[in-house]
Amino acid sequence: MKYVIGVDLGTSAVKTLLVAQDGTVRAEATREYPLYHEKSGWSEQEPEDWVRGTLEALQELASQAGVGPQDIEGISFSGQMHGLVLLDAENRPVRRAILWNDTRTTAQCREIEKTLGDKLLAVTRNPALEGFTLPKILWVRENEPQAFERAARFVLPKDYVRYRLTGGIQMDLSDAAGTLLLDVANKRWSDEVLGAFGLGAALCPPLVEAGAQVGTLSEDAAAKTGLSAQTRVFAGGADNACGAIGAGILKPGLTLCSIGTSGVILTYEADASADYKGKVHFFNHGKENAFYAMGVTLAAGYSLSWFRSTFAKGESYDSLLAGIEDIAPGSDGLLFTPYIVGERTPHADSAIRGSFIGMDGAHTRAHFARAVMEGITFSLNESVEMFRQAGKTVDTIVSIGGGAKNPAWLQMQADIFQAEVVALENEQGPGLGAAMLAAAGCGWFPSLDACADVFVKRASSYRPDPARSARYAELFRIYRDVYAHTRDLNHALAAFRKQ
Ligand SMILES: Nc1ncnc2c1ncn2[C@@H]1O[C@H](COP(=O)(O)OP(=O)(O)O)[C@@H](O)[C@H]1O
Ligand SMILES: O=C(CO)[C@@H](O)[C@H](O)COP(=O)(O)O
Repeated sequence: MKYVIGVDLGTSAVKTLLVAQDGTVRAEATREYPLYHEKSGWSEQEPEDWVRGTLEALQELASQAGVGPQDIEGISFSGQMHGLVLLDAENRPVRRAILWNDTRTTAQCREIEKTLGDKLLAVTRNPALEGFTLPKILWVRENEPQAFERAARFVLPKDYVRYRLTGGIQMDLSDAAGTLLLDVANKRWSDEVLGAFGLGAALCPPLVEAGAQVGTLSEDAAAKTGLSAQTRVFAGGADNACGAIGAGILKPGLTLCSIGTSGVILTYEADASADYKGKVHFFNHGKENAFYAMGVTLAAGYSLSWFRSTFAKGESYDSLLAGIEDIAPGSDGLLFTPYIVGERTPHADSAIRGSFIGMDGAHTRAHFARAVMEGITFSLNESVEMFRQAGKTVDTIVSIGGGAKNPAWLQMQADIFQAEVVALENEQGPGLGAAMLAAAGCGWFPSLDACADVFVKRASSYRPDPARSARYAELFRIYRDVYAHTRDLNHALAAFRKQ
């Protein structure tokens, strides 16, 4: 039997999967790393932590699997999107990475809008959002000129890890799409955007397709992991593109729900003709010449992990969530909005913050935990509604990410989305998608679609319960009002946050 490895460089952890030719996940290994929030709205990680975590996880994967290194033919990557890793001339990071959920760049976003006007949407197909990479580059140039002066090139998180495993620097189109520097439809760096901000083309790495072979493992990486230096390395893609591949979202009709640190509702686009007027993100898929549109909740799984680490430190998710099923939909009148680091879809607002509305003396911790899950799901439902209003049929949703580990949450998704929700045998869609890029790249399958027929294994399916769905529909109307009612209060409170 032959194998491939998928590496998913997430925000909470790096997760590696060893997958056999029949699509069976043979082994998994994970390493967590810290997030640094030095100021309100800031979110950074240390690139060296990603590298250390990946090497350790790969080493564990290779040693626990009982599989000879020569049988592992290929490896590919999925990565958290948008994070700025600025490298000096020797490819050393000049500062910590500034991540996708860092919202310090509101002023730079306004500058981008003013400078590019309508061209911004026409070329990059996306609005200027704080999380994207270009505003981060401009922020470093304005606020840390000495660091910027040392910067020779930028890459995205998984590109840096891949560089450390192979010695080569590239960026794939699906990840480049989230930089706001790519001409998305024409698949090339935009001279127009680079020129408008006085940025040299040399700052941008060479572009490749997500499925392109970019080399083999270096001798050093092979020695550190126990893998073979013959292992073929494929570029890989953005985590949401890989999540879509790993969930089989490779043709029109299916919708993806991913609850990782962020939350995503994603639909496949066969070409670049759709026009959502910047209300949702529009990016290149990991499948060649395809695209996808998605709405993003900034703090989806992160809201629950924040709640756990703040009010149930040391407890498992299963223990935190015990008892939530005994509480009726609506958490007995408690509503949560998950804006704890600001929001993207449908409210692109970096100053908004979360709320618990309707706290009652009878509420227990389980009510709060359930309200957090409901609030996250309501937020994702705003994206579902947006796609329905744009004319898409959303009747089957494949659910992946850490949030898909909990059956009660999957049923809640079905009830709130009013759609059938399908869980996969392994919830790690992005890691599986990365493994599929390697499997197709190694020539095991003629296409990603053919690979999906074997690798994407559906498990349980959840159908909406009419009574619960009706109750959630009423609650959703109230949920939608909370943003408008708390907006000004939160903007006024912004001055009191940790600066
Ligand atoms: N057993 C569980 N039950 C419910 N939610 C979970 C469970 N385990 C993890 N999660 C959620 O999944 C999130 C992590 O998902 P993951 O896909 O691993 O994220 P990332 O790719 O961003 O690192 C956590 O923040 C948490 O909210
Ligand atoms: O910013 C986005 C998408 O635009 C996020 O979806 C990141 O790509 C991080 O993903 P997770 O760590 O939540 O998987």
